[in-house]
Amino acid sequence: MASEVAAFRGVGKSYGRVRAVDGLDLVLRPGETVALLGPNGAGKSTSLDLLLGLREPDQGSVTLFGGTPRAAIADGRVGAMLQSGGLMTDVKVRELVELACKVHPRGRSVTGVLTDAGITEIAERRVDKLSGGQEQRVRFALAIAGDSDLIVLDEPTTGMDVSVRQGFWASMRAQADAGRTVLFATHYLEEADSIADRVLVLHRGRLIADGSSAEIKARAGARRIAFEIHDVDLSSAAVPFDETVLRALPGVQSLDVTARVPGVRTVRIRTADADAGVAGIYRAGLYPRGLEVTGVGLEQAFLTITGELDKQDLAEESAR
Ligand SMILES: Nc1ncnc2c1ncn2[C@@H]1O[C@H](COP(=O)(O)OP(=O)(O)OP(=O)(O)O)[C@@H](O)[C@H]1O
Repeated sequence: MASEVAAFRGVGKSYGRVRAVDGLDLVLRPGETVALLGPNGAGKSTSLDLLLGLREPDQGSVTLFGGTPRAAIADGRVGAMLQSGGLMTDVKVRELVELACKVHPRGRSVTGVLTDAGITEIAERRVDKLSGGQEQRVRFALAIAGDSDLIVLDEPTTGMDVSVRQGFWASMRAQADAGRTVLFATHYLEEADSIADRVLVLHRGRLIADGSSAEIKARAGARRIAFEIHDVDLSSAAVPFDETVLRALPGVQSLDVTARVPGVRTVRIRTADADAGVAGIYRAGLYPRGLEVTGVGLEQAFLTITGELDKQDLAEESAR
């Protein structure tokens, strides 16, 4: 189908007894920037390998642009940056990029690739003299050496410090702005949050969440309520301060009370029902000062979703 960049249909892949990918159904559409998240061993790299035709599924099918991964790659429709595989070392960065542009079926100009990857300044350096972060940028240059429709990146910012990483995100975003579909696996949730318009969460080879980062945060449901209780307000309160009242509020997942300043307690609650929580705080006769209700970050959402599944899996295992 023309509107499909990639499609996994009922895909399974095992390594011996390890089920690395388990019934994956997924369609990538043109122009999407998609982050693939998941804890270690969730099956991210295996899924990317299957997408690129580097491994064959045991079950189901993987198609790229309606055909086989191999055909799409031969047509130069895909650029990839994988974790494995070293770079040629006894050459300069420019020579390596020149070679990549030359052999690519849709090779771009060397100058354009060096600029887009942000490596013009290191073009005359030898590849074996680069730092880890610079090496990653050169790998990225090789992934964008052709005018590909899909760019696949496996943990591209590993080894980059924060400032380098942000520069790299801009390069990635520019690829998406040029209309290419970008799929990248990452451990950095802030990266998914700020770049991807779609986030996929894999867990034990299964796709457990698929949506915008806002949707994934909403699905985890949790919100934070924070406020202060001042002793001076308690004298007029209907009830004395009692943590058990807070713990009994609807949907409470965690409660943290600290008293760093005399006479002031800071309360932080994580809850699945912030509205009922706030109402309950007032109903209990408390006078919360500086009340704040905030959503959780993608990181917390991710931990909540995968943590719940781990708990379910453990419960199922022990019931057996
Ligand atoms: N070549 C292999 N032989 C045997 N088992 C493998 C092989 N490659 C991966 N696995 C196993 O398959 C599962 C999925 O691994 P995969 O590398 O796809 O996950 P990942 O999400 O990319 O992990 P990470 O974030 O650690 O890179 C893991 O349990 C892993 O140990």
